Amino acid sequence: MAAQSTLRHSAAEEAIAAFIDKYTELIRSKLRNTSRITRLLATLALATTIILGGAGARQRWKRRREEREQGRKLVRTNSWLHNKDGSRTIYVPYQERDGPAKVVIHTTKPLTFQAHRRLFLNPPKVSGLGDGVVPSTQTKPGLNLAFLHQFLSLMSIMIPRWNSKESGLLLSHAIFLMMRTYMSLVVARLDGEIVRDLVAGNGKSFIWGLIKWCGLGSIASYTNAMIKFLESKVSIAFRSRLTRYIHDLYLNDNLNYYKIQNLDGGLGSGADQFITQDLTQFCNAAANLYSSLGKPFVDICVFNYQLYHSLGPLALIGLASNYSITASMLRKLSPPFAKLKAVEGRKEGTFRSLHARLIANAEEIAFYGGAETEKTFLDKEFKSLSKWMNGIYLVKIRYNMLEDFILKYSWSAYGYLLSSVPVFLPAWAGVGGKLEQLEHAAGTGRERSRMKDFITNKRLMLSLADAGGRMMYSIKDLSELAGYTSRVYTLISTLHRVHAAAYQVKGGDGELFSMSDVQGTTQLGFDGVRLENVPIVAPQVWPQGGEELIDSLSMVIRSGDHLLISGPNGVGKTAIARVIAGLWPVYRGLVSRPKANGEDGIMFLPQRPYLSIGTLRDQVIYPDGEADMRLKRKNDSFLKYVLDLARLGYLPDREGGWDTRKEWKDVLSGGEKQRLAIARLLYHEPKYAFIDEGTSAVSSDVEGLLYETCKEKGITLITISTRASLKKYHTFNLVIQGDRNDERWELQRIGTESEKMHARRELEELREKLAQVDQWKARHAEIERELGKVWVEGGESPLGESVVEDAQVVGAGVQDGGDVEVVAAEEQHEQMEEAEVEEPASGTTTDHQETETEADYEEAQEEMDEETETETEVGTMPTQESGEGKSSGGEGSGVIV
Ligand SMILES: Nc1ncnc2c1ncn2[C@@H]1O[C@H](COP(=O)(O)OP(=O)(O)OP(=O)(O)O)[C@@H](O)[C@H]1O
Repeated sequence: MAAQSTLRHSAAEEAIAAFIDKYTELIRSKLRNTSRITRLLATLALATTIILGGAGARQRWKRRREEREQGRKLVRTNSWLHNKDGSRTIYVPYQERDGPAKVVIHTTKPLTFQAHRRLFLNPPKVSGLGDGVVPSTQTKPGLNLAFLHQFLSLMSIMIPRWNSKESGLLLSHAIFLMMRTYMSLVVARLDGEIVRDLVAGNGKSFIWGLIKWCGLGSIASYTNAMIKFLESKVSIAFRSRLTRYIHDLYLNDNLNYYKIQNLDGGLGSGADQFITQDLTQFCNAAANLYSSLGKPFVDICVFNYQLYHSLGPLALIGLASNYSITASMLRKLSPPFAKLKAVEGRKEGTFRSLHARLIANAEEIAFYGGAETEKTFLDKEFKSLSKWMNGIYLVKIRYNMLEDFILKYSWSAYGYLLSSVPVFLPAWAGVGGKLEQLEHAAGTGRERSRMKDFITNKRLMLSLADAGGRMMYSIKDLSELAGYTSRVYTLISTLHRVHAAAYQVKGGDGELFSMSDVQGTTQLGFDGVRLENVPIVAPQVWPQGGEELIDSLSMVIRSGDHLLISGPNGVGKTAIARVIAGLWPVYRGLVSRPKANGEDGIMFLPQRPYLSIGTLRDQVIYPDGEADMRLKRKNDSFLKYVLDLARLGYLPDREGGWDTRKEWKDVLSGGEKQRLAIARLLYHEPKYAFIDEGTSAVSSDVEGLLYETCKEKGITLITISTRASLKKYHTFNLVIQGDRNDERWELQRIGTESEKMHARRELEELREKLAQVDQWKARHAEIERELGKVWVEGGESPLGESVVEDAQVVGAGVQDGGDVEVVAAEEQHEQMEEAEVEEPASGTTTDHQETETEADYEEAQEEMDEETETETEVGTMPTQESGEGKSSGGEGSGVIV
């Protein structure tokens, strides 16, 4: 054995040596025939290639490593890169080993939107989708021309160019689909051959047939897997295109994300359900349709040809009539799946938005203990959804029964019938019939051959039935697709309508202050804030007319003119900011404002502080990202400085650094959120800033500091507040008064002659009040004396203690009240003297207060006297009267205080 093995070993070695020798000799002989220079040059070229290749590979590796590192950093800091062509490079967490995945996002060009507007706002009349001038109440979704228009319009977004990635994917998908059809044909033939060999007892051919069968099987499984893979790729590619397009239209400078909800209202409960679930289902259905319609279509063409070839024209006519009868029957009997799906989508959307609302307001609901009520709302909505879906399932039972019976059983019976044509009617059966006749004449092997043809035809027929079945099933898929298409088309057309403000009314005027009645002008690039005859109108969703809050407002605020907008709740103070910010339309007049938002422009701090997702750094620099911050040459030390100014310097340490991510709206207190908003203001350093109740939760000492800091930084403040104490930080006061029917506004300069006069008068009144203090104190002592007497005299009374307590309460009330009054008056006096006009209090209020105070005091005094007299006279009092006496004493003290 060992010898044998050694022998085999040496034989193998010899073979290898011979091989090497052969090729070495070949190279040598080639080299011998070349000149020295050529050899030298070749060596040089080889060396250079190796060196350059190595260097290139090293550089590529280094670049990849750096990119990966950069990606990790950008993911950590929640940031991205701006590219020169306007696109953005973002890194998405992917695999730990390979680092984050890089994605380049190109924004959709405005020209593309303009080009698409025609498709979404002015659909052809024939499609029945309206003319786009008036927001259309959606055409009933179904298999009609409207669906075709909608689907093709969406296709122009999903496949923007013939050479785009999506076209490539669809082409590869089509190739694999054709491959599968071809495989089915080959399999059908092979099936027939194997059965024939088996019946004939031809073992060798039978085994060979089985080997071919297995080989074909592996290729067919690969083809099927690729078809599924490519279908998913197509779906995700469609979804990416549509999502990016929608995001570009939804989130841009035109504030469509706000307007779509507040001004248009075309999407009902919100766009979220449309963008997430409906869009996904549409893309899945569209990608699936390609294979569920495309593949059976190819199958039907090829198999029909094959069957025509072997079974003749009679079979073909039979097949064609079968298809048309089945299709028309199913179409007639099929329920309106498109409409059912569209309503289901809407119901899902409402249910989802209720959940989103609960999450967003969890704390408030928890404080109120509103779980039960919220659950009732949610259950109600879910019940409605589940009832609808149950209805759909019920409708589907009948349809599925019918579909199954027709497509599976009646079709296969029909298939057997057609396969028998060559046997029973050979003259009508094409090639199959001829063979049958020939073999009949020869009288040889007729059964075997018939068996083979029958098996092949049966398989073809089964595949054909399957393809036809799938075609018919896809009538249902197509209907469902029509439902999703209508939802996505509605979303995009509504977005286009909001983006282009396409609300013209055809013939006749629309409602006053409706979206078609916007006639005002907004001028951007003005150094200040100016309103000229602008009505402040709370808009209603189209086509209703808005509600006028302020008739016609005119004012100009220049740099350094700090303005306080004050007035009662709901009068329209924030509404002014909304009009200037462009959230609400300028129905009439002119609004001028700086162009830029943020640095050197204008900034709005809303009433409810908003905290974004992301790091602590993101909260300070919002709406900038880290990349923008670096571009502005600002860094974390600057952020720390800004936080210090906003009295929040402790935050980075407390929260564990700038890169910490938390649910910030839950982590920060109300006052901290407001101070963070001020920090944002100081970071962005705008020239003008609207602060809407931005310091209502901040302690008044810090509030003053924040205002002074902002002013020092050169920010012109426009504050919306009901706090009169903020007056001292402003130059003008826009006072809005009155209710909806009688609104008035007045722009006052703070510290004018009339205000000084008011202040002086107030001062005088306070002095008079102060002079009365001694008088009040004497009277107080007198009452106490009187009460003391009552206490001594009524000592034996069982209710005596109660009377004394009452008397003490009254006394304390008067005492405290007196003190409080004195301190308040003194404080006010000091303030007035400090800067006569710095913080004038309203004269009217003081007058009123004084009159009230004096009258109440006298009233209380009379009551006391009466009470004392009664008690002195009677000595003992019924319990109830004693109680009344107590309450009267309490009231008296309350009034005085
Ligand atoms: N999105 C909206 N759509 C329609 N009307 C609105 C909308 N928001 C507010 N309004 C209406 O506009 C009125 C003015 O609202 P605004 O927020 O300007 O009041 P405000 O003076 O700032 O009150 P507050 O002092 O309470 O903040 C409200 O009473 C409300 O009826």
